[in-house]
Amino acid sequence: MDKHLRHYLWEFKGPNSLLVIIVLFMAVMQTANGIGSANALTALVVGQFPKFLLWVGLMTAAYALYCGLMGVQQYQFSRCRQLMNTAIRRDITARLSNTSYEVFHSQSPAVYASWLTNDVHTIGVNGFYDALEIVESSFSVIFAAAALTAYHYSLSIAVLVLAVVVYLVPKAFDTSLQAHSLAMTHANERLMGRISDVLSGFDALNLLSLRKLLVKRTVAASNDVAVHVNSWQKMYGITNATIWGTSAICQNLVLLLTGYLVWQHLVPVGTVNASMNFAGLIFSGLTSVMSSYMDMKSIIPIFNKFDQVPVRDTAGLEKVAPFTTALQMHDITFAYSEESQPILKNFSLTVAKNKKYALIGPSGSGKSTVLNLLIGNLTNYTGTLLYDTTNYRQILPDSLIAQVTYLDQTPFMFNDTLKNNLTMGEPYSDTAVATVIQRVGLAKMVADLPGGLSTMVEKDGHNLSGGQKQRIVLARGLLQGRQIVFMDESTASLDPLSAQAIEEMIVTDPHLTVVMVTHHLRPVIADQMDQVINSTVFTTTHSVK
Ligand SMILES: Nc1ncnc2c1ncn2[C@@H]1O[C@H](COP(=O)(O)OP(=O)(O)OP(=O)(O)O)[C@@H](O)[C@H]1O
Repeated sequence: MDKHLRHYLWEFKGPNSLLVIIVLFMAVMQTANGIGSANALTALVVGQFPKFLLWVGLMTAAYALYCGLMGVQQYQFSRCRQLMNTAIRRDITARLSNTSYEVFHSQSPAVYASWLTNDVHTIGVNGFYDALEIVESSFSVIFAAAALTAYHYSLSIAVLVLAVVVYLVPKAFDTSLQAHSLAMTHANERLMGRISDVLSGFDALNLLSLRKLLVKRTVAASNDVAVHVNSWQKMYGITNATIWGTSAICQNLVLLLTGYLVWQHLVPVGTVNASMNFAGLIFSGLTSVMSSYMDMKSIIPIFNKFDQVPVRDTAGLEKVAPFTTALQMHDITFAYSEESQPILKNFSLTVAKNKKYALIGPSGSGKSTVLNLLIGNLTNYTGTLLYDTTNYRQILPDSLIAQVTYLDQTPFMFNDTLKNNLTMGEPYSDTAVATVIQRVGLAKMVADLPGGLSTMVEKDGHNLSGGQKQRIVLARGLLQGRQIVFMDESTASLDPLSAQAIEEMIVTDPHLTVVMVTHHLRPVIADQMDQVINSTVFTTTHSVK
């Protein structure tokens, strides 16, 4: 069994053990039913009708109990499965939250969504459900084999030999099934990516009068996944047909042997009934074990895929406090991949404490890339980045990010109170909150609101203006003591007056260190800047000191 599956089964050993106990009792009832059926037939053949009635009564009671247990088992299985599904989702997201910014962004969020939905579902069906099938079938096989042995030893030898055949036949399909399964999970990721892409582009398609692309692209993506699912299903079908075919042949061989034993008067005639019943249970049980075992193989590549997300090694890294002198880039060369052109070539820049910098220049020239390097999100550079005198490579990434307020065009608002949107649930004093509100120019807005700070912010901040949202994000950062502000075209979608007011408020604050990426540097803002850097210098070996 896959080690991950074992891990989750063990984590919830209490509920899983209860499930196994229920399944054990079901197997006992099933065997009792088989014994009753054989004895009833024998009693009838030898003319003992009252005994026949007794056995039929016992059979009925055993079967009724079996059915009751089956209902309980289904509920208990669902409980166990949901617990384990949540644990898998917990571990996947814990891994993602501990990977680097670059690794996280190497795949689209839709891929991760597919892991957390499609893949977790597949693990539930082909992992947990099949583990249960294996336990259930194993109990049936063991009890039925023991019961059959009681009739004649040769029957158990025959069953043992044939069981080995049933076990070996499906092995031939192992590798192929795993490969098809991996291809299917990747196809599911693509489906999720394409569908979420086209759905989020609805507004754009609407304006382009191309709504029909919504259908066309969804159908194309669905056809792609269908090819892989069908191909896996074909392989799975072939495997199952082989397993079930082998099992049916084995079952009839046991029946032949029983017939021979009855003919030779070595066993009573009711043994034919027992043999059909128990051989049926044994071989359908073994078939089910093997088919579940094959299914379980298909989840190995899924777990391996999760394991391949590298976790950041933060051992020995330093936590930084607010900086005292400067952030420095020395001879930085950076490209997003080995094949692509460098965005920066031997570029140097000093961002001194409390100074203001504007990065201007053409679209795509690397301005946001500079911000992402300065905040520590991008690590695949050559050269040196310094936080005061500490090399970025020695800094705990989260502690660096905790020094910066990053303002972009889409400030995120939580569907919560205004106060919680500012404090993020931390216990800041009312005075601290009031001071910050004053500092970012929100005091009048808050005073005018009937609910004040308790006013609910709607989903995506629909009841706030773009400028108000920018101010709230800045206030959040100030409350957390963040004295560095990176503005990435943050005011681009605001009306000119609001945009200028926010920019002025930030660049005139003597306690803030600001790097502003902008396409529209207003003269009044430019006047406040200590340096305006044009991105043309990014690739021309330039120092901005
Ligand atoms: N994650 C990424 N992976 C690969 N290439 C990227 C990535 N992010 C940006 N790029 C590329 O790097 C180049 C610089 O992008 P960047 O966003 O830094 O430019 P910019 O000057 O900020 O542009 P704009 O003014 O349009 O926002 C662009 O060609 C962009 O396509």
